[in-house]
Amino acid sequence: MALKGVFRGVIMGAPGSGKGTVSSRIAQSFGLQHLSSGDTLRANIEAKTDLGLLMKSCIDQGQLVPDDVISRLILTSLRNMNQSSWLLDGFPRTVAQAEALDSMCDVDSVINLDVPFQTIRERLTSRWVHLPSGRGLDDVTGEPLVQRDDDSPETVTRRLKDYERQTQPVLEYYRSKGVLETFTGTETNKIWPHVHAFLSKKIPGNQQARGKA
Ligand SMILES: Nc1nc2c(ncn2[C@@H]2O[C@H](COP(=O)(O)OP(=O)(O)O)[C@@H](O)[C@H]2O)c(=O)[nH]1
Ligand SMILES: Nc1ncnc2c1ncn2[C@@H]1O[C@H](COP(=O)(O)OP(=O)(O)O)[C@@H](O)[C@H]1O
Repeated sequence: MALKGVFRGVIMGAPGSGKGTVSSRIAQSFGLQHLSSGDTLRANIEAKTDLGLLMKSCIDQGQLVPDDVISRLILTSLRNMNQSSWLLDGFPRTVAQAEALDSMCDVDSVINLDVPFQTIRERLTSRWVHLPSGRGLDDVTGEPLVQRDDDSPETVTRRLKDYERQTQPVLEYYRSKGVLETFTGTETNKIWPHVHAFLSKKIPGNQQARGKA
């Protein structure tokens, strides 16, 4: 249910549309907790938890993990963030997941990053990441960057197809609830000021830690 003074947001967009990049900026500017389903799953794989070992091949092949597995994982984390404002990145990705989230709380806003697939294809096949942190570049520890197993051209094609089939209906779901806000463009730096301006109106003033674009 809606909680006064607390903001619950979701960021959506195809794989590689810039959700992680924009989420970090939102978390920094507005002091929200950022929860990424992909980072959570990859942390489980790195830590070799039972769940991580079970899900690894699914993720490497670019397939979505089962709805009940990811819903349980994310809703458990959200219960521990009960009183804080948060931003979900990568969840929900299916209508079943959106319904599971709804059973726990209302979402205030859904930010949809609308980036052409051709732009995305070029970005993802040249994406290098620091696995433990999920960050793009690791200047801090100097640890080596690797290419994600699911960023090969064939797997990217599969993930984009899955996105169209399974995740676009989630956009319709939120549009019908009147909480969807779409931002279109090919560059994150151009999209970001619009996202910032929108959230500045939505997020209670006292939450804005460093609210400058
Ligand atoms: N060339 C370019 N790359 C970008 C831009 N925005 C994000 N990226 C890169 O594209 C890749 C995907 O972005 P990411 O934020 O991880 O997207 P996500 O998969 O939606 O979470 C990463 O390697 C980013 O560093 C942009 O505006 N231009
Ligand atoms: N909500 C989810 N439902 C099912 N699978 C998920 C979900 N979130 C992440 N995954 C799995 O983790 C992989 C990586 O997700 P993520 O880091 O969000 O990458 P991207 O946005 O670049 O696809 C997905 O391809 C999928 O296998």
